Amino acid sequence: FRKVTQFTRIAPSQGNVRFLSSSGSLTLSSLGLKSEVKTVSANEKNKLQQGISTIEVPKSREKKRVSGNKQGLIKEKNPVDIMTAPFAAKSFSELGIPPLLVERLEKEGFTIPTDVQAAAVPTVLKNHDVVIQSYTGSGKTLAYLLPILSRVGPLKEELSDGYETGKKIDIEAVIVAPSRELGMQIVREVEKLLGPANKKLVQQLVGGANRSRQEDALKKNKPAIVVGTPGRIAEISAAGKLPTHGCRYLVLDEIDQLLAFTFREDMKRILDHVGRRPGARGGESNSPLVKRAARQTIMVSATVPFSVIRAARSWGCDPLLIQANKVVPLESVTPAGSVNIPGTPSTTDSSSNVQPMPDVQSLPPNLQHYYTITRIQHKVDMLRRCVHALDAKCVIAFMNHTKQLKDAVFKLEARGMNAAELHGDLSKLVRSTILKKFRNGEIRVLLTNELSARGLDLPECDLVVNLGLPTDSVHYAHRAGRTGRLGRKGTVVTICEESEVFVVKKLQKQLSLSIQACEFSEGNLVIIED
Ligand SMILES: Nc1ncnc2c1ncn2[C@@H]1O[C@H](COP(=O)(O)OP(=O)(O)OP(=O)(O)O)[C@@H](O)[C@H]1O
Repeated sequence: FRKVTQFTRIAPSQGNVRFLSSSGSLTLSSLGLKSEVKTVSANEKNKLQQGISTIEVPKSREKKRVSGNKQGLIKEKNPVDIMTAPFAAKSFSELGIPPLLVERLEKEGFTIPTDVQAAAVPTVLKNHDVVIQSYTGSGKTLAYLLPILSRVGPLKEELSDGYETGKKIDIEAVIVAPSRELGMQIVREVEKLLGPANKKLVQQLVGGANRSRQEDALKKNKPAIVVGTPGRIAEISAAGKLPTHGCRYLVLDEIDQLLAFTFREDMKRILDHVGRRPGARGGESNSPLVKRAARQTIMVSATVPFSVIRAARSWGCDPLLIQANKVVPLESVTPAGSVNIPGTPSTTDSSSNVQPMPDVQSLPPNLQHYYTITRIQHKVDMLRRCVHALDAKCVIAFMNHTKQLKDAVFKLEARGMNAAELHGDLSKLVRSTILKKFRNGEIRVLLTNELSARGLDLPECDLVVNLGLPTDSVHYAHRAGRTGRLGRKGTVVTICEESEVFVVKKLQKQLSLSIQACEFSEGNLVIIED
């Protein structure tokens, strides 16, 4: 009988974890402990797991977190703090937003701003063009919505800022998102803050919905804010039915994805027309508002490759980079080399220079990352074992090919696990229904593709599984970021083949993460140490 001698501090939430010995298994309660992940040595592992391939893990991994890489694209050139943002704001009212809006936030249960909100809100209120970068689930949506709602709609403060002249006929804010789901999610967030009586002030213009109905609603309701996908916004704009020349705010959410080739034409239309009132440019004043055209451009993502910095410099006027703890001029950010991951499939939304900034966090610190090895034909079964071992309630599993999803759902359902597929070939209504069922717990495992990786806020999700490897570190970050939202616990497990382990190691290096090798054995998560 050999005792397990090392334990890690890591404990997956409510995980089903037992300690194994060569003569059988001990339960946690028999040891007087609760949910701790067990670590076994390579020797012990071999005795316990006959016939399972050995993972080559560098010795140093045992002690040290992977940190500091030279491969990222961006580093800062003498970062200069150019303004004092209230980084430790204790309340929303400290950020300069109107009392009515603070009241609405409180009604919705938002009382303390997150770091990125504390940094972004006052900066955007000062009319700067900005790139907002902060890790997934850190509240970037409100970081740009709050300053907009401070100036647009019924919650705003009446200001003598030159804009309050006459009755508005133009749309005042255009928010662009790369997917319908994300667009609709943003609409819901705005509606929540505006309240039921003012719902019509925001309108969605997403693809997949009836275009003429959207055009009629624009005419009838004269919304102040529109939220949509690039294709539909550009289409309606080109048809002359979107009055946005006098628009004050253009938000590009998930900006790095919006730079993808597939959106190029639509984005050009939007950038050329939204807030480009003829004659608005020019003037000698130092005020950012006077210096540039009427529009204020706000670009947002958890991952900001250098392609975004380049784009932001050309689209904005002296733009600033806002992160959770600093605000710096974008001019001070420079590229710093790049490394691509070979052997992974390429996707259409990968713009050039896809690596995130090396010294920048794109993932929340409260996530646990693991990988496990299996043969391709056993991946779905491994997923089922992983869900059981971690006792996960709301799981998002990513696959790279849509046609694999149905088969995986079938296999899970056959083993009694509620599962559903979510992808772009399904109608808008079916997709909404599936997401609703996932949110209320009727579906335990959501099998999906890259469609769901960006921006979707499903706070209940406690486990993300990669059944197919993500294309690169940016895709890993956005997939992983579907769990552990706003300080919650979350676990990310990558199920790969032995030949793919080197990709996991590259991801861990590029993202400065620790992705630990593990196995799922007898209903336990077993961490493997070399
Ligand atoms: N100040 C706050 N207090 C409490 N909850 C908040 C606050 N700000 C945002 N939230 C909630 O946190 C969750 C995550 O916010 P949001 O979706 O804006 O994150 P994000 O940074 O945009 O993530 P991603 O990068 O994945 O798009 C949402 O459910 C949102 O309602």
